[in-house]
Amino acid sequence: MGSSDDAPLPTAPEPARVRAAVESEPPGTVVWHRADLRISDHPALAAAAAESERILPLFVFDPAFYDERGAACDARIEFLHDCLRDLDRQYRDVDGAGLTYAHGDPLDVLGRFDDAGWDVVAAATPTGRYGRRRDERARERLGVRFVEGDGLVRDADRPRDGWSDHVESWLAADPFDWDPRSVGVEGVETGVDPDRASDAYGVDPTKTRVPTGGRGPARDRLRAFTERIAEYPGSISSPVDARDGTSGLSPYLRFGCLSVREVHRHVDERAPDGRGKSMFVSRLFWNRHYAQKLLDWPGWLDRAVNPVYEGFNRDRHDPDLVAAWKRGETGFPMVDASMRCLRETGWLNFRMRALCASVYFHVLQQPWRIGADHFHEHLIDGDPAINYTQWQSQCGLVGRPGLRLYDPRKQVRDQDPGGEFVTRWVPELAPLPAAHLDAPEKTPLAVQRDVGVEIGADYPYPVVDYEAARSEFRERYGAVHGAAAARLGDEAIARRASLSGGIAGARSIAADHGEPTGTGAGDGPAQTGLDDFG
Ligand SMILES: Cc1cc2nc3c(=O)[nH]c(=O)nc-3n(C[C@H](O)[C@H](O)[C@H](O)COP(=O)(O)OP(=O)(O)OC[C@H]3O[C@@H](n4cnc5c(N)ncnc54)[C@H](O)[C@@H]3O)c2cc1C
Repeated sequence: MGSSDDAPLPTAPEPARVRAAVESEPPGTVVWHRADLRISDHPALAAAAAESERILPLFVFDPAFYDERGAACDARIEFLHDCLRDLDRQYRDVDGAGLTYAHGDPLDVLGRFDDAGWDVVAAATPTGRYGRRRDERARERLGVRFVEGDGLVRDADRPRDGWSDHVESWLAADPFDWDPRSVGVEGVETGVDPDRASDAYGVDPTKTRVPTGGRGPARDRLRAFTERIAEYPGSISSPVDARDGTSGLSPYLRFGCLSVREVHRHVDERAPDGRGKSMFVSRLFWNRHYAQKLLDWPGWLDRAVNPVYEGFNRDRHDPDLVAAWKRGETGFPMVDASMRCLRETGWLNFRMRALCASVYFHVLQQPWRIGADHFHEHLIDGDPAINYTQWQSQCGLVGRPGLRLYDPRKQVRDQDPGGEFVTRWVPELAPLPAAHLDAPEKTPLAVQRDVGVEIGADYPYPVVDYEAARSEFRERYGAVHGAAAARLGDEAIARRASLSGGIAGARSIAADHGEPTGTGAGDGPAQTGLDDFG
């Protein structure tokens, strides 16, 4: 975020304006929108409309979004601003006053409505570090009511018991509905809007190919994807094919332009049966599965899920290696292309995310949190519930047998044999014959001279020796894997890990692989499946 010459935005709306706008009786209900930027299938909006004669939809520009607590690149902020303009239109289209934009600490802003006698509701949703504290304070201090309806299980001792059935019946149920004619949709003039927020905070996105936020673009994307869903399975793995072959819905789901249930219903009713449809639907379940993980254990964002791996790689922290990874200058072309693509566009397909996480943790042997934070900052779909849990799974911090070790050179050969992706993002390698793009450092000097590329000058040698680093990691990891597997016998750890086989599965890992002092090489199959839940 750049600096701005504009005067800072004051906290708005002013108490007097709130009082003037809402003073007529009876008081109504503020619908506090956060990452749920739609007016359909919205549990809190439906509840407010059912209970009140007057509602006031509100979005608060929180200064924390715009500093390190928001951990968002400017392109994600701009995507959010698009979504807000679209939400404002949605309310106006039903003859309402539109969305009221406020600015300031949400508790101060909401407190002004609370003082005027209004209730506040919001959709319950798992949030990141800052959001969780904010919501707790809002509940305690102002009695904000968080309305459930996102398919997750709350307030249960064993949320995973019957979890899949619960999600399935939520998906099959009717969406939350409300009748705009039965309720007054009101607003307060605040002088704040997304443009002013962008100006005040110097939001200056530099990424390219970022989609436009909002429900309209989300629906267009969903419709187009449903028509080509049969091609989905063949497009997932290659970073070039995935760009247009997967749904591209993740940023829209992240900001709630569409609910997971709406997407599911559309695909269920309109997509042809087949592998594409079933694979896609299973990923919608994964979306909920990861959200449930964060809800059940907020520690995913900060601590290793298996305590034995807490601090793993910390003593090896090398800021130069981390910087090379972030800049896309590791000497591993598929990693470098992916990291530059992430920085430039804010999106990567699943396999390249997994590859970059794996090389970062298993080969460069750097602390996982720094890498996960970097992803979270740059991804337009950066979702704390998926990003940090996926990072921990990919790094092997759960303690299951079988490491997800991706070989960056094999990924070039398998996923980009013609070098289209690598040379698009690492143009200095474009003159090299495609056959050398998996390991440019092995290109014969005569070939380097012929094509005018000097490895070591134009493009770096690998920053670490891949084979040596990988076996060193396996040894270090394997040395404590027995102890980590044993900890999965601990019910609290097994619960937070939420493995496919449930508690019984975790116990059997502990029984089969657990060793108090650790044994074995931790040498699992490369690229094991993604089936870490049932
Ligand atoms: C290290 C790492 C970090 C990730 N961080 C995020 C993140 O911050 N936000 C995010 O939305 N996804 C994340 N993913 C999961 C996945 O890569 C993206 O959801 C997917 O690439 C988004 O593109 P799409 O919408 O076209 O996906 P599609 O293949 O079309 O999938 C449709 C939807 O299903 C869900 N989904 C798909 N794959 C997964 C998965 N493996 N786990 C959970 N949900 C999934 C997403 O909501 C996605 O939008 C991460 C994966 C890894 C390995």
